[in-house]
Amino acid sequence: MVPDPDGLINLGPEDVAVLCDRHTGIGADGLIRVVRSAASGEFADAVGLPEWFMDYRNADGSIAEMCGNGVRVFAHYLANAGLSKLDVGESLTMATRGGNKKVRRESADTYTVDMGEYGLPLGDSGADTRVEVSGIGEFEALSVTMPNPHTVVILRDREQLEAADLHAVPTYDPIPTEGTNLELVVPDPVRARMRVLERGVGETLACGTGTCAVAIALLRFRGKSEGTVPIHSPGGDLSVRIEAGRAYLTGPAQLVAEVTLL
Ligand SMILES: N[C@@H](CCC[C@H](N)C(=O)O)C(=O)O
Repeated sequence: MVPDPDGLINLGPEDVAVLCDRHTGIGADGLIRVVRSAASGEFADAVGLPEWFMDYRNADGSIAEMCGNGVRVFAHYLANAGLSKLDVGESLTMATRGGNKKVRRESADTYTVDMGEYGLPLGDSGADTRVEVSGIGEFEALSVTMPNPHTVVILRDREQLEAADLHAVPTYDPIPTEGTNLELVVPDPVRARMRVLERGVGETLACGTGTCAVAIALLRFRGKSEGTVPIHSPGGDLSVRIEAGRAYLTGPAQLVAEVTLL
């Protein structure tokens, strides 16, 4: 999180990559500039927009629609910094490149985000893509927009999940025009397990928009379009509710350190 309420910081792709580098920078999967919509430089006219804009960049400096897990942290940061009032039970809405997102504070450090409508960009007929993943082979997959692009592969078991080599670049047919985030998931009625390879980052410990995409794919795999799906990622547990074509993501947020750049 880079606080820049009044839009005074000019961060280019190289600056972002330097800050996110895990060896020579602070280290992060991505960077979120916390900026007022009107000062963000993103909108010709910010009238009617939420006060705050999530300016999200991937660790390689590329721009993405939003960060699903970042919405919770963004809200938590605004509340802790006294930039927005957000008591337990209250909600706030922020602008992102993927539309406005409303987040409700459920407890001191738990939030539910209305992630908005999901999309099935290649149609509603089921598996729409073939993906070759190093170490485990070729699979059918489902493309989901949340609104970031995701490709979800449902695997047989945990051995397969653990054997996937996500250092190697997977191949897709058809090739996703905007790039994609790849999720591998093993179904489990108690708590599904997933791994994620993020566009512009590499393998990460968790991805909020990706967790929602996984929930959508798992429900469809079970012949359902609505329900609540608990999901485990290496970074922790999240819960996704799919209802009336929208995804709701619930999970924790914690501020772990404050860094001053000299
Ligand atoms: N790498 C993603 C953007 C970041 C997603 C994030 N990790 C999340 O929690 O949703 C992309 O390029 O779409």
